Amino acid sequence: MTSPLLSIAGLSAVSDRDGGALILRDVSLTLERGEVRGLVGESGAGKSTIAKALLGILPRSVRITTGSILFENRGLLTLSARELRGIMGSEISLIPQDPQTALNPGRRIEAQLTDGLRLKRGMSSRDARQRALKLLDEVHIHNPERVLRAYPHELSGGMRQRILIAAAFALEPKLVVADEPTTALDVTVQKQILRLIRGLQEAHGTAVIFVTHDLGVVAQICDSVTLLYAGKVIEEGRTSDVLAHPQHIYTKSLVAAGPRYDRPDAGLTPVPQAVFDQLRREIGIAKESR
Ligand SMILES: Nc1ncnc2c1ncn2[C@@H]1O[C@H](COP(=O)(O)OP(=O)(O)OP(=O)(O)O)[C@@H](O)[C@H]1O
Repeated sequence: MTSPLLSIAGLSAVSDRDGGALILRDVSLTLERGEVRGLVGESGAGKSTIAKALLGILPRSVRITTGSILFENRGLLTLSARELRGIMGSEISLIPQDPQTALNPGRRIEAQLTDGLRLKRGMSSRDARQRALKLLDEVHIHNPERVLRAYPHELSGGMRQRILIAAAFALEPKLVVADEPTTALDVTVQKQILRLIRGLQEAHGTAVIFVTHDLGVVAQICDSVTLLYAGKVIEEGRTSDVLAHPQHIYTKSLVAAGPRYDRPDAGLTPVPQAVFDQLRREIGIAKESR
């Protein structure tokens, strides 16, 4: 049997900012090549902390206390800064949350899309430009020549997000971490962007960790899902199984609560307080800490 692309095992972390509070509690998950896994949970569940650990950008105020992250059998938490630089952007890349701030406002799109191709793949400027044009075509940008000459402020939010997606796939990474990439976009653009990410990952066989607080997004694009609460894995499995037959009462209430992505007008039923009380008892955290 081949080993998974990514294997997180027993990962725990504390936040020095929050007075040494535990923010990841024995988190384990595996990701096969080409799999799309949703990392879902409410604010503070630990989704971004896991994503940052994968990208080697944990803040100093977060300390991993136990556990490991194996990416193709290399321990990401023990690699040198130099080794990590070799992997990040190249083998693991990020689609960031906010297309407004993620692009450099002072540089044309061409420079931003071709940097990695030239510097990390050793392409000539001409070849990198051709590749950038092809990438823009893949993310369905019309008139790519004009877009390459543009500065970010000349483009809409949806266009900028497409460019960031093109950039994330540019070096043919094995893993893309998508950090709530549709949160800042309106609902119709969100749907297009989700379809686009799914299309690209299928075409390139790329695995994706998709960070979101929205189970509707998970239903639309993820093969599998890991649900977190207060840094603990509450439920995980194939998306279709988890959504059709949720096991934990928290998952059941979230599934019942909606809102469904395909029915944005559907009302939101809040998760009952008793469910949070049960979760806290199970996890062993004090009432005040939510
Ligand atoms: N820079 C930081 N330094 C220390 N602790 C942090 C830092 N950022 C977040 N935390 C803490 O880590 C915990 C988990 O936060 P995290 O951002 O991973 O959650 P999340 O699920 O991604 O939430 P959100 O959807 O709001 O981004 C929280 O208790 C938070 O206070």
